[in-house]
Amino acid sequence: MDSALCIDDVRLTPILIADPPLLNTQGVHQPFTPRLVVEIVTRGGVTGLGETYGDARYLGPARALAAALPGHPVTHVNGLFALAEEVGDPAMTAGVDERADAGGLRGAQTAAKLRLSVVSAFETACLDALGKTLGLPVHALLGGKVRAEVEYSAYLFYKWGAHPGGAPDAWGEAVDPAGVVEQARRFDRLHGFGSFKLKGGVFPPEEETAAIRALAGEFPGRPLRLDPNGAWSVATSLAVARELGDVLEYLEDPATGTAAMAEVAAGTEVPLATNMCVTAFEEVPEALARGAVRIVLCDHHYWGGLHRTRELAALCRTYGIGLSMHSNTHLGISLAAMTQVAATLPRLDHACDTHYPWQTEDVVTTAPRFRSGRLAVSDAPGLGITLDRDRLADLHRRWAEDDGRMRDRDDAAAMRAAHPEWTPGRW
Ligand SMILES: O=C([O-])C(=O)C[C@H](O)[C@@H](O)C(=O)[O-]
Ligand SMILES: [Mg+2]
Repeated sequence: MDSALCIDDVRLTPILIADPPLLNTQGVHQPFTPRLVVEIVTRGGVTGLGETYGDARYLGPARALAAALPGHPVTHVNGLFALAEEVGDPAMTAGVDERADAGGLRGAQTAAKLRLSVVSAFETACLDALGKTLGLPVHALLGGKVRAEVEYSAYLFYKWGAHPGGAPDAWGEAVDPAGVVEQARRFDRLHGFGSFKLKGGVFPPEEETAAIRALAGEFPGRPLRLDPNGAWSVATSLAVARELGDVLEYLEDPATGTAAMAEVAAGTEVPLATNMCVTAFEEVPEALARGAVRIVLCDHHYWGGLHRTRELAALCRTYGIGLSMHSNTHLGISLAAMTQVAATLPRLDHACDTHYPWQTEDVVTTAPRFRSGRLAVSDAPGLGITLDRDRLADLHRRWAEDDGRMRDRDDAAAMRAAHPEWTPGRW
């Protein structure tokens, strides 16, 4: 092994990035959300980048893995999983609720899933460093791209016009069908997205159904998705599926859990998609056996990196399950990683989700540009991005100076700060 490929140093930088007041069934996004930037430096002097969740529960396992990595080659990404398990102190993940994540948007959360989210950033950083060393794009390290552009979908949210006490943002308020349509027009104008996903589970289903109808009227024939993050009963899910069956590309996680999703699936022709009841390989067999989902949303942060995303894609192809891509709040490092892996997936059946257009801050020097809702796949070495160290330092300073309130994303707490009587809507 070329010693230049050995890891010399790993730098972890937790940051807080600005986030607009987007609404979901768990509450509202805080003004700032935590992310973790991983830099892997090789003996050859090359630095690879990765990005993942930055909440406190991810930092302990990330620090343990970072401390164990020097001396390991960046080529050995398959070994990261065992290493992360070996060095992971169970106390670090003690507090992890095995039933649901703190935000309640990710389905069952286990210490193993949390570890995969940590490993994903290290794997990405290793591949970026390897690609930069070899002068090859990450997609070449994954077997090569099968498309020159990756299509993304507009991610529409009900939202407030401003955080409580904050200044209005450029997007304005969207709390009814007219607001949602106006937001979609802005997405269309700015980025040209061809399809739209509405984050639901915020208002009663009749109101969200009316918003989808309004979108269908404004953008005839464009694929539409609705995702209430499991906020509905089986009966409500079936009623919405009946009402919107003619315009929905898919219905995402209408009900919570594989059993409920299977019941909904049995009663409708509308394809069901998920990033909640299938977010790890061990959850696949039951979901397939019960016919609970027709589409799985991959996400390299969930599944353990870019190689594992390709493994999931192969599984989906084998069993005739469609593939789409999930997104949480993320920056340009993750967007580059998402685009590189998406470029290699032979059957990516749906436009990928991305939160990226909602972000006003980034740690990469060049903002990617969507054209007709698509990003060109970079052929530059590694992920094809450059870290903006000054921005990283600024955003880290914000994290360091925070009194602890923003360091863990908690949409319900942010909502209750504004409306103390609020409880998550369930219909
Ligand atoms: O189910 C999904 O697509 C998500 O949970 C994506 C994001 O977490 C989104 O809902 C959010 O950030 O509010
Ligand atoms: Mg979803």
